[in-house]
Amino acid sequence: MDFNSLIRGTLPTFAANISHDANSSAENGLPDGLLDTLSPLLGFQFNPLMRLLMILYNLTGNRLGIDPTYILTSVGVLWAANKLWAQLYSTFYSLAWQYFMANVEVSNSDDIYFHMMKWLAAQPKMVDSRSLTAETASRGAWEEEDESELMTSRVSADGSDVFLNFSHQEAKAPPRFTPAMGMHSFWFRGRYFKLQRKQEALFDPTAGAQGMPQFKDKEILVLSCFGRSPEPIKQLLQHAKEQYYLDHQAKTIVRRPSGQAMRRYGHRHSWQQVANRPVRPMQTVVLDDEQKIRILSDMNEYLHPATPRWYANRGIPLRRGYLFHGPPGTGKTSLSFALAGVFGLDIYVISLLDPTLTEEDLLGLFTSLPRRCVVLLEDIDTAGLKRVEDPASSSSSSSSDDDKNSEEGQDDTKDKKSPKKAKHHKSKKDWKVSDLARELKRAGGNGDSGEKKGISLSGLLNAIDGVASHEGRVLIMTTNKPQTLDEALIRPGRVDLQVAFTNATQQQARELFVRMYEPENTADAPPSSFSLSDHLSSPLPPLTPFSEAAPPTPFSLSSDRDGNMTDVSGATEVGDDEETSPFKFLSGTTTTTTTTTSPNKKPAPAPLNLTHTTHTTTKFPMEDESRQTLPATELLHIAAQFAAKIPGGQFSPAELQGFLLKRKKTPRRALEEVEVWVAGMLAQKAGKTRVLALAVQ
Ligand SMILES: Nc1ncnc2c1ncn2[C@@H]1O[C@H](COP(=O)(O)OP(=O)(O)OP(=O)(O)O)[C@@H](O)[C@H]1O
Repeated sequence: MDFNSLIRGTLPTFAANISHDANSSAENGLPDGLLDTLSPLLGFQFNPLMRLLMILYNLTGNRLGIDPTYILTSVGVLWAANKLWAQLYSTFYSLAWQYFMANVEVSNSDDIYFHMMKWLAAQPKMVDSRSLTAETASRGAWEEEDESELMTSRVSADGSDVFLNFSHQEAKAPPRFTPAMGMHSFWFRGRYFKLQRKQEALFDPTAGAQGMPQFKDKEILVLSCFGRSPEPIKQLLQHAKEQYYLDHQAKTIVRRPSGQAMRRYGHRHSWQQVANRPVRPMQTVVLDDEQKIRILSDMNEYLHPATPRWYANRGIPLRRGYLFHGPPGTGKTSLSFALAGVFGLDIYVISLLDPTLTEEDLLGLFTSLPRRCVVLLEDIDTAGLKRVEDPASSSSSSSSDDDKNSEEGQDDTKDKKSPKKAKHHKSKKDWKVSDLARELKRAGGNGDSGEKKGISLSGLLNAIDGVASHEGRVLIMTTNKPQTLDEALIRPGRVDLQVAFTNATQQQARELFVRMYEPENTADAPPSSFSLSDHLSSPLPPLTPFSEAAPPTPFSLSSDRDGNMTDVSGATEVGDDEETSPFKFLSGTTTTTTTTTSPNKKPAPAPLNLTHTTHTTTKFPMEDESRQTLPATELLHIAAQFAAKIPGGQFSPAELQGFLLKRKKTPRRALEEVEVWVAGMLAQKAGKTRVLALAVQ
């Protein structure tokens, strides 16, 4: 086909140019008939793009005087060079990667992945990268935030009251940017690192609903650096981890069992972090100092690095259990959290009431605990722990040494005494189908599925100290009704120390009052080690007479190696002497000998010498206009007056705290209103009503 004639027919305006171009093609370096030759090959007649290219081709040749062939050739050469370079680069890179680079892979199923991503998100170079993934950064309730950043407006209801408005807080919270999928590079401590973020699909035969097989996405970070040693990468990961926990130092991480599907994977998948709360200072838990000292010392000794060997040499399982019992709202949970905070341990909370929790799960949860941690089993009396009674074997179980079996034996004995219960234990030949159905229902199954629900006592005991159970943890069980607990559950070895909590005494009421209105403690991270006096409540002067300008009464407690406490008060001066106590407290994994002040220069054998120091010169900051600020002496005075109006042992610390919280800026008002509140509360308790009159709140 003649290209020129085609152009002339279709584009008359350009025809002249084309013919001119054709004539002058030799001048411009275009070989005659080149276009004619190329046009059928390139599908020129039908492709508008090719037409456009041809027009540009001619224009370049004619107007600019540049030979288009050169341009085409140059583009081709550049393209080929680029391809060659990419090929060479990938060959050299894969060779270098294989022989001259060290690599470490991190999977998103591991905590290190999150440490690394958080660190990467904070790197300015990474944030400026062109390839990023945006994520919604969630903030915990306890994370510090700039109030003005989140509050969009203050809405005034009637011109007097001002309410905060957080309606746009989610919109104002900036997203977090992390490196997108693909290759990235960054520098750390003068070293060049490559980072590859990739995703892989894994086939999991049991992951889906009802155990249906399905594909799961798994993310992997591959960190590489030049050199044959992975040491720099290890340092980088360690650094990222440290940075991550820097933020958590003064926090207690709370974990609960993961969902049923995740629990199946076991180990670190069994638990999920549900909260990251500020450490609860031990001083904020109002409890008898002697009880505090006993439990702190016991736990400290148990957590000591030398203890496992001591236990192993004597063949004793390395476990420690505490039972906190007392009325609701008396501080059992608070003390558990404070203890976890003191020793820098994470807290693992298990609810035995969780309907999805099977005995197998419980066993798995206990076996996947970390080396040192606090396990909290709350309100075990409400968990409905029951023995699995087997009518067929009940008569033969009484002679076993095993706790559970022997307890079952005891049950039988009890049943014999109780005619009501004994009715269930008919001899086998008297059994009817209806009896069988009733027994199946009693055992927890529906009779149709035969699946047993809930945790039985033996299931819990197995998890706590069965052969597969993890050693090294501290187990804390809390209950309101210790008398209802099975003996097997609280026998020594399972419960080593019991701590009784009671309703507030007058002294404790005063302590709560002072804590509520004392100036805020803005101290940051707790020290890595501490002396016991750091955790005891500041001593208050004697309760009566409260009108006296109470002078500070320093006192100290000493304990001997057996834990016997001796009051060594009567010291003349506080802090006149310092001596190094051989008693060490641990926080996290750091151990330091601590220095405690001792007014009595006791000889070395006593491992623990403690002195309470008083705060007599407390300064109250003017934070808020509506806040009543009181000098320290007046605060103590009002606190004593307040306590005198509280009948001892009637109200839980939680109830007192609730009353004070509603007047948290106005101690004088609290004092004025406490009598009405006490009268109302007592009436309410006597009438056993749960509803409170407004005046009483
Ligand atoms: N002894 C205490 N010292 C300081 N605060 C306390 C004390 N007891 C209770 N509180 C306060 O009361 C609230 C409830 O306390 P906590 O949950 O520790 O009680 P509990 O004994 O575990 O109650 P429950 O038996 O109902 O679980 C908390 O806010 C806590 O600060």
